[in-house]
Amino acid sequence: MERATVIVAIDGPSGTGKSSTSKAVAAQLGLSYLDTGAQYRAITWWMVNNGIDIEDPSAIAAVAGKPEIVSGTDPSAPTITVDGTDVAGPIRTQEVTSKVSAVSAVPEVRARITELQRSIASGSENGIVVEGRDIGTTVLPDADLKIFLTASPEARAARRNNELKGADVHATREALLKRDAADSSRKASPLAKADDAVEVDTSDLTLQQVIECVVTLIEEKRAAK
Ligand SMILES: Nc1ncnc2c1ncn2[C@@H]1O[C@H](COP(=O)(O)OP(=O)(O)OP(=O)(O)O)[C@@H](O)[C@H]1O
Ligand SMILES: Nc1ccn([C@H]2C[C@H](O)[C@@H](COP(=O)(O)O)O2)c(=O)n1
Repeated sequence: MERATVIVAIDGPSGTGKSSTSKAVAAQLGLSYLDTGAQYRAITWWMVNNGIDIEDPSAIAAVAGKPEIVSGTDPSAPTITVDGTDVAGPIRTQEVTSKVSAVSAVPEVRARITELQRSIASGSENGIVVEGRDIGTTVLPDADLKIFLTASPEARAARRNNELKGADVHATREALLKRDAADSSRKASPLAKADDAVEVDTSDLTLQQVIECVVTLIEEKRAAK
């Protein structure tokens, strides 16, 4: 029997495990994968590289349509380019991380990236796992399954510090909370849980347990289709 196409939206604050979970789940189920945070990081990288004043929303809005952002959706090797340049590394710098909330709050940036995300999701053959902040509420309100991952600030900071060896856990926690506050309080499509999303608190779960939980939820949806 042919499997039903499934569109899955996974949202949540920073460090809750969206990327790790989405990639693994998509790979396991043969679905495509889209990291929408990488797209906002890519446009932020372009703004910084082109000397655009990040403090000036109208300057950002005026050039929001210029960069060509291309996302590869293979969960085992996701890619991201801007105007043909591979930016997978540069978009993870501290400079981009500290500026991405300001750039992604600009409505013209969101309109551009949202259109791109919808076109990628509608072109996916077997289905797709799309992760971000506003996927269930705005980008794909008709997704088959919406999941909202959460975790305590302490758990999230500890996870990030495992990656950034030697970082100060208190500073990491404050930086996460600052970015969440900016992403949740912006006017245009803020970070929020959709009313019909399933909330999963990952604080005390291993990554493998979260993956299993999401796979089960998707299989249930597929079986009911
Ligand atoms: N349940 C978990 N238990 C322990 N570590 C985890 C768990 N989930 C994810 N991690 C680890 O936490 C770190 C952050 O995870 P990940 O990048 O997937 O989060 P995220 O929600 O996508 O973050 P961001 O929004 O900032 O990109 C990674 O090092 C990942 O391996
Ligand atoms: N759907 C999305 C995804 C991401 N953003 C913004 C806000 C985040 O702070 C930033 C980087 O995301 P990350 O790579 O940490 O997942 O991008 C957004 O506004 N909407």
